[in-house]
Amino acid sequence: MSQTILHVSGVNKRFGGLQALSEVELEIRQGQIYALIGPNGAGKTTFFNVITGLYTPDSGTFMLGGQPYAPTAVHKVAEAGIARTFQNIRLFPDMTALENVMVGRHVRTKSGLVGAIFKTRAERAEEAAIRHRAHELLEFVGIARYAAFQARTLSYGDQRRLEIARALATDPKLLALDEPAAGMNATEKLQLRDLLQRIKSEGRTILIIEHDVKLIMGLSDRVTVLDYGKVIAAGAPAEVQKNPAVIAAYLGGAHA
Ligand SMILES: Nc1ncnc2c1ncn2[C@@H]1O[C@H](COP(=O)(O)OP(=O)(O)OP(=O)(O)O)[C@@H](O)[C@H]1O
Repeated sequence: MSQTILHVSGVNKRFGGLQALSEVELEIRQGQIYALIGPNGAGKTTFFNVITGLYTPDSGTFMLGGQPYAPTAVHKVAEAGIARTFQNIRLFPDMTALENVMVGRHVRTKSGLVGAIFKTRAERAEEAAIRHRAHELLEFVGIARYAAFQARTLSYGDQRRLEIARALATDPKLLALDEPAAGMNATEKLQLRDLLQRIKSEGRTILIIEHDVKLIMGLSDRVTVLDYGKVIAAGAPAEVQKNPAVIAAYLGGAHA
């Protein structure tokens, strides 16, 4: 059986009187596309924010690639090997597409951003390698022709792809995508689906929050369903889809 990439358990998070996450457990194996779904307000984004160091959990055990990690700060989680995208796109809008990806890559380099300003010869070589890799990633996500364009001038779907390229630039153990298909039209969704399959075929591991259940069911290997902060089902998409608790949660719907 393949290696476990992410294993978290006993995750609790309370906001005042609201138990947003209650004893959440999840185990993702190498090479899986793992979906986290659930009605509005179920706690999906809170869970993402906890595992990526944006919110401090009240409790929980966190393992990445077999090693414990402390989700206490976003940069530490990035260094540990989780890269994420956001529901609301967070690019550097005035930087070019290429520069946005290069910034992602700097997480993995020795010289870092300060080194990028005061360059030695070795650092210049490293910079050239970063630029080359960033180009490859733009190519991979299908937007290389916009490399020199400011990020804000790209279409919505292309900005989402740019975010994914930037996340991949950190060479993550786990790529965590928060609603990557939000606001996409049908064609863009098909392209996204193809892109995620290509990322998977490179042996990468993906955790995805998505509202489009149809997209998720056709794409993911495993699904966990949250409702009111609790895991109500976990398993293969076909099983989860038939689970009465899941059907009730969606029909009862939407606490939105
Ligand atoms: N920073 C916060 N402070 C207080 N309450 C919060 C905070 N963040 C989330 N919540 C609450 O926690 C609950 C879970 O919200 P969360 O955004 O995680 O759900 P979600 O499943 O991602 O929903 P959606 O599908 O609508 O994005 C909601 O009731 C929300 O109002």
